[in-house]
Amino acid sequence: MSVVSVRNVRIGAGRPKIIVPIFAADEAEAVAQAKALAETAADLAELRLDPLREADGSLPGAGALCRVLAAVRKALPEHLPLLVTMRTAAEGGQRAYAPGDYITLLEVLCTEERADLIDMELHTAGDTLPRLCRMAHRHGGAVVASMHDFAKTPPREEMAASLRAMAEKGADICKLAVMPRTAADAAELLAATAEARAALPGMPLITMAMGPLGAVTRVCGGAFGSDATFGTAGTSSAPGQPDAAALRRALDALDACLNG
Ligand SMILES: O=C1C[C@@](O)(C(=O)O)C[C@@H](O)[C@@H]1O
Repeated sequence: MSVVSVRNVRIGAGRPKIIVPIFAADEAEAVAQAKALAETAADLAELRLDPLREADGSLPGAGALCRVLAAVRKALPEHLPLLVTMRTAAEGGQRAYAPGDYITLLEVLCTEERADLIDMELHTAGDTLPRLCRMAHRHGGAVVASMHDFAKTPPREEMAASLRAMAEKGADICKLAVMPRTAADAAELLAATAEARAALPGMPLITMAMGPLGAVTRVCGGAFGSDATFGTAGTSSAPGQPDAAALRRALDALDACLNG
Protein backbone atom coordinates (compact mmCIF):
# COMPACT_ATOMS: atom_id res chain seq x y z
CA MET A 1 0.00 0.00 0.00
CA SER A 2 1.90 2.98 -1.21
CA VAL A 3 2.05 5.83 -3.68
CA VAL A 4 1.35 4.67 -7.25
CA SER A 5 3.80 6.25 -9.71
CA VAL A 6 2.82 6.21 -13.37
CA ARG A 7 4.67 8.24 -16.02
CA ASN A 8 6.00 10.56 -13.27
CA VAL A 9 2.53 11.17 -11.81
CA ARG A 10 2.44 10.17 -8.13
CA ILE A 11 -1.06 9.18 -7.02
CA GLY A 12 -1.19 9.31 -3.24
CA ALA A 13 1.34 12.12 -2.86
CA GLY A 14 0.81 15.88 -3.07
CA ARG A 15 -2.29 17.60 -4.42
CA PRO A 16 -5.18 15.36 -5.59
CA LYS A 17 -4.73 14.44 -9.24
CA ILE A 18 -7.28 15.44 -11.87
CA ILE A 19 -8.51 12.61 -14.09
CA VAL A 20 -10.27 13.65 -17.30
CA PRO A 21 -12.48 11.05 -19.04
CA ILE A 22 -12.46 10.26 -22.75
CA PHE A 23 -16.08 9.31 -23.36
CA ALA A 24 -16.92 8.69 -27.02
CA ALA A 25 -19.04 6.47 -29.26
CA ASP A 26 -16.29 5.80 -31.84
CA GLU A 27 -12.54 5.73 -32.37
CA ALA A 28 -12.31 9.04 -34.27
CA GLU A 29 -14.07 10.93 -31.49
CA ALA A 30 -12.04 9.14 -28.78
CA VAL A 31 -8.79 10.05 -30.55
CA ALA A 32 -9.91 13.68 -30.95
CA GLN A 33 -10.71 13.89 -27.23
CA ALA A 34 -7.33 12.27 -26.37
CA LYS A 35 -5.41 14.82 -28.48
CA ALA A 36 -7.32 17.70 -26.90
CA LEU A 37 -6.19 16.64 -23.42
CA ALA A 38 -2.78 18.24 -24.00
CA GLU A 39 -4.44 21.64 -23.54
CA THR A 40 -6.33 20.80 -20.35
CA ALA A 41 -5.69 20.54 -16.61
CA ALA A 42 -5.61 16.73 -16.81
CA ASP A 43 -3.01 14.88 -14.73
CA LEU A 44 -4.34 11.56 -16.04
CA ALA A 45 -6.77 10.40 -18.74
CA GLU A 46 -9.47 7.76 -18.40
CA LEU A 47 -10.65 5.93 -21.51
CA ARG A 48 -14.21 4.69 -20.95
CA LEU A 49 -14.72 1.64 -23.18
CA ASP A 50 -18.43 1.11 -22.47
CA PRO A 51 -19.88 3.90 -24.70
CA LEU A 52 -17.96 2.70 -27.80
CA ARG A 53 -20.06 1.29 -30.63
CA GLU A 54 -19.37 -0.10 -34.11
CA ALA A 55 -20.53 2.03 -37.08
CA ASP A 56 -23.72 -0.10 -37.34
CA GLY A 57 -24.49 0.45 -33.65
CA SER A 58 -23.42 -3.05 -32.58
CA LEU A 59 -21.20 -3.75 -29.59
CA PRO A 60 -17.45 -3.98 -30.29
CA GLY A 61 -15.63 -7.14 -29.17
CA ALA A 62 -12.41 -7.21 -27.16
CA GLY A 63 -10.21 -6.95 -30.28
CA ALA A 64 -11.99 -3.81 -31.52
CA LEU A 65 -11.85 -2.24 -28.04
CA CYS A 66 -8.12 -2.88 -27.89
CA ARG A 67 -7.65 -1.19 -31.26
CA VAL A 68 -9.34 1.95 -29.91
CA LEU A 69 -7.21 1.71 -26.78
CA ALA A 70 -4.04 1.56 -28.91
CA ALA A 71 -5.16 4.54 -31.05
CA VAL A 72 -6.01 6.59 -27.95
CA ARG A 73 -2.66 5.79 -26.29
CA LYS A 74 -0.87 6.90 -29.48
CA ALA A 75 -2.86 10.16 -29.60
CA LEU A 76 -2.38 11.03 -25.93
CA PRO A 77 0.44 13.29 -24.83
CA GLU A 78 3.28 10.96 -23.76
CA HIS A 79 3.40 12.29 -20.19
CA LEU A 80 -0.28 11.53 -19.42
CA PRO A 81 -0.97 8.20 -17.71
CA LEU A 82 -3.97 6.29 -19.06
CA LEU A 83 -6.62 4.54 -16.98
CA VAL A 84 -8.84 2.18 -18.97
CA THR A 85 -12.36 1.41 -17.73
CA MET A 86 -15.18 -0.86 -18.82
CA ARG A 87 -18.01 0.43 -16.66
CA THR A 88 -20.80 -2.15 -16.61
CA ALA A 89 -24.48 -1.19 -16.75
CA ALA A 90 -24.90 -2.68 -13.27
CA GLU A 91 -22.57 0.07 -11.97
CA GLY A 92 -23.93 2.96 -14.03
CA GLY A 93 -22.09 2.29 -17.32
CA GLN A 94 -23.33 2.11 -20.92
CA ARG A 95 -22.91 -1.59 -21.56
CA ALA A 96 -24.28 -4.74 -19.93
CA TYR A 97 -21.59 -7.35 -19.32
CA ALA A 98 -21.95 -10.87 -17.96
CA PRO A 99 -19.33 -11.36 -15.20
CA GLY A 100 -17.53 -14.10 -17.20
CA ASP A 101 -17.16 -11.86 -20.28
CA TYR A 102 -16.10 -8.94 -18.07
CA ILE A 103 -13.33 -11.02 -16.51
CA THR A 104 -12.15 -12.19 -19.94
CA LEU A 105 -11.99 -8.56 -21.13
CA LEU A 106 -9.95 -7.55 -18.07
CA GLU A 107 -7.51 -10.40 -18.79
CA VAL A 108 -7.09 -9.12 -22.34
CA LEU A 109 -6.55 -5.55 -21.09
CA CYS A 110 -3.90 -6.79 -18.64
CA THR A 111 -1.94 -8.68 -21.30
CA GLU A 112 -2.28 -5.86 -23.88
CA GLU A 113 -0.06 -3.69 -21.66
CA ARG A 114 -1.31 -0.43 -23.19
CA ALA A 115 -3.00 1.01 -20.12
CA ASP A 116 -1.03 2.22 -17.11
CA LEU A 117 -4.02 1.59 -14.84
CA ILE A 118 -7.00 -0.75 -15.22
CA ASP A 119 -10.35 -0.21 -13.47
CA MET A 120 -11.77 -3.43 -11.98
CA GLU A 121 -15.19 -3.44 -10.37
CA LEU A 122 -15.07 -5.08 -6.96
CA HIS A 123 -18.45 -6.78 -7.31
CA THR A 124 -18.33 -7.73 -11.01
CA ALA A 125 -14.80 -9.17 -10.77
CA GLY A 126 -15.83 -10.94 -7.53
CA ASP A 127 -13.52 -13.72 -6.35
CA THR A 128 -11.26 -13.34 -9.39
CA LEU A 129 -10.11 -9.85 -8.36
CA PRO A 130 -6.95 -11.03 -6.51
CA ARG A 131 -5.89 -13.14 -9.52
CA LEU A 132 -6.62 -10.26 -11.93
CA CYS A 133 -4.57 -7.89 -9.77
CA ARG A 134 -1.61 -10.30 -9.85
CA MET A 135 -2.01 -10.60 -13.61
CA ALA A 136 -2.02 -6.81 -14.09
CA HIS A 137 1.11 -6.52 -11.93
CA ARG A 138 2.96 -9.21 -13.91
CA HIS A 139 2.26 -7.15 -17.03
CA GLY A 140 3.38 -3.85 -15.49
CA GLY A 141 -0.11 -2.39 -14.88
CA ALA A 142 -1.71 -1.10 -11.70
CA VAL A 143 -5.29 -1.77 -10.59
CA VAL A 144 -7.94 0.74 -9.57
CA ALA A 145 -10.63 -1.35 -7.87
CA SER A 146 -14.00 0.38 -7.88
CA MET A 147 -17.54 0.35 -6.54
CA HIS A 148 -20.40 2.58 -7.77
CA ASP A 149 -23.85 3.12 -6.37
CA PHE A 150 -25.90 5.36 -8.65
CA ALA A 151 -29.04 5.02 -6.51
CA LYS A 152 -27.98 5.93 -2.99
CA THR A 153 -25.27 6.48 -0.40
CA PRO A 154 -24.74 3.26 1.57
CA PRO A 155 -24.14 3.48 5.34
CA ARG A 156 -20.72 4.87 6.27
CA GLU A 157 -19.40 1.59 7.67
CA GLU A 158 -20.41 -0.22 4.46
CA MET A 159 -18.59 2.34 2.29
CA ALA A 160 -15.42 2.12 4.40
CA ALA A 161 -15.66 -1.71 4.35
CA SER A 162 -15.88 -1.72 0.52
CA LEU A 163 -12.68 0.32 0.29
CA ARG A 164 -10.94 -2.03 2.76
CA ALA A 165 -12.14 -5.08 0.77
CA MET A 166 -10.56 -3.67 -2.41
CA ALA A 167 -7.23 -3.23 -0.61
CA GLU A 168 -7.40 -6.74 0.86
CA LYS A 169 -7.94 -8.21 -2.62
CA GLY A 170 -4.74 -6.62 -3.93
CA ALA A 171 -5.82 -3.38 -5.64
CA ASP A 172 -3.26 -0.57 -5.87
CA ILE A 173 -5.90 2.18 -5.64
CA CYS A 174 -9.41 1.93 -4.14
CA LYS A 175 -12.25 3.97 -5.67
CA LEU A 176 -15.80 4.61 -4.52
CA ALA A 177 -18.57 6.69 -6.15
CA VAL A 178 -22.02 7.01 -4.57
CA MET A 179 -25.18 9.04 -5.14
CA PRO A 180 -26.25 11.38 -2.33
CA ARG A 181 -29.93 12.14 -1.73
CA THR A 182 -29.16 14.83 0.83
CA ALA A 183 -26.23 17.08 1.68
CA ALA A 184 -25.70 14.88 4.76
CA ASP A 185 -25.13 11.88 2.43
CA ALA A 186 -22.25 13.75 0.78
CA ALA A 187 -20.81 14.38 4.26
CA GLU A 188 -21.15 10.63 4.99
CA LEU A 189 -19.04 9.84 1.90
CA LEU A 190 -16.36 12.20 3.17
CA ALA A 191 -16.52 10.63 6.65
CA ALA A 192 -16.19 7.13 5.14
CA THR A 193 -13.17 8.38 3.18
CA ALA A 194 -11.53 9.68 6.36
CA GLU A 195 -12.26 6.36 8.10
CA ALA A 196 -10.73 4.36 5.24
CA ARG A 197 -7.76 6.73 5.12
CA ALA A 198 -7.05 5.95 8.80
CA ALA A 199 -7.57 2.20 8.34
CA LEU A 200 -5.43 1.96 5.18
CA PRO A 201 -2.34 4.09 5.72
CA GLY A 202 -0.49 4.79 2.48
CA MET A 203 -3.20 3.31 0.25
CA PRO A 204 -4.25 5.72 -2.54
CA LEU A 205 -8.01 6.33 -2.44
CA ILE A 206 -10.37 8.00 -4.90
CA THR A 207 -13.84 8.83 -3.62
CA MET A 208 -16.67 11.06 -4.69
CA ALA A 209 -20.36 11.67 -4.26
CA MET A 210 -22.05 12.23 -7.62
CA GLY A 211 -24.71 14.64 -8.89
CA PRO A 212 -25.20 18.28 -7.85
CA LEU A 213 -25.31 17.44 -4.13
CA GLY A 214 -22.03 15.56 -4.38
CA ALA A 215 -20.06 18.13 -6.42
CA VAL A 216 -18.52 19.63 -3.28
CA THR A 217 -16.84 16.29 -2.48
CA ARG A 218 -14.99 16.43 -5.81
CA VAL A 219 -13.37 19.70 -4.72
CA CYS A 220 -12.64 19.10 -1.03
CA GLY A 221 -12.20 15.28 -0.98
CA GLY A 222 -8.42 15.66 -0.70
CA ALA A 223 -8.77 17.05 2.83
CA PHE A 224 -10.48 13.79 3.85
CA GLY A 225 -8.08 11.40 2.12
CA SER A 226 -9.09 11.21 -1.55
CA ASP A 227 -6.06 11.26 -3.86
CA ALA A 228 -7.73 12.03 -7.18
CA THR A 229 -10.87 13.58 -8.59
CA PHE A 230 -12.60 13.51 -11.98
CA GLY A 231 -13.10 16.69 -14.02
CA THR A 232 -14.47 17.14 -17.52
CA ALA A 233 -12.92 18.75 -20.58
CA GLY A 234 -16.12 18.64 -22.60
CA THR A 235 -17.82 15.26 -22.26
CA SER A 236 -18.50 14.20 -18.69
CA SER A 237 -18.72 10.52 -17.75
CA ALA A 238 -20.78 10.90 -14.56
CA PRO A 239 -23.16 13.47 -13.06
CA GLY A 240 -21.61 16.32 -11.11
CA GLN A 241 -18.13 16.33 -12.68
CA PRO A 242 -16.86 19.93 -12.69
CA ASP A 243 -14.93 21.49 -15.54
CA ALA A 244 -11.30 20.34 -15.20
CA ALA A 245 -9.83 23.85 -15.46
CA ALA A 246 -12.22 25.18 -12.79
CA LEU A 247 -11.34 22.17 -10.64
CA ARG A 248 -7.62 22.92 -10.97
CA ARG A 249 -8.20 26.52 -9.85
CA ALA A 250 -10.34 25.36 -6.92
CA LEU A 251 -7.75 22.78 -5.81
CA ASP A 252 -4.98 25.39 -6.02
CA ALA A 253 -7.07 27.89 -4.02
CA LEU A 254 -7.88 25.26 -1.39
CA ASP A 255 -4.22 24.29 -1.17
CA ALA A 256 -3.24 27.95 -0.69
CA CYS A 257 -5.85 28.34 2.09
CA LEU A 258 -4.95 25.13 3.89
CA ASN A 259 -1.18 25.10 3.44
CA GLY A 260 -0.36 28.81 3.18
O1 LIG B 1 -15.30 5.65 -11.36
C1 LIG B 1 -15.37 6.70 -11.96
C2 LIG B 1 -15.83 7.91 -11.30
C3 LIG B 1 -16.96 8.55 -12.04
O2 LIG B 1 -18.11 7.72 -11.94
C4 LIG B 1 -17.31 9.91 -11.41
O3 LIG B 1 -18.30 9.96 -10.69
O4 LIG B 1 -16.59 10.88 -11.65
C5 LIG B 1 -16.57 8.74 -13.50
C6 LIG B 1 -16.15 7.45 -14.17
O5 LIG B 1 -15.75 7.71 -15.50
C7 LIG B 1 -15.05 6.79 -13.40
O6 LIG B 1 -14.77 5.53 -13.94
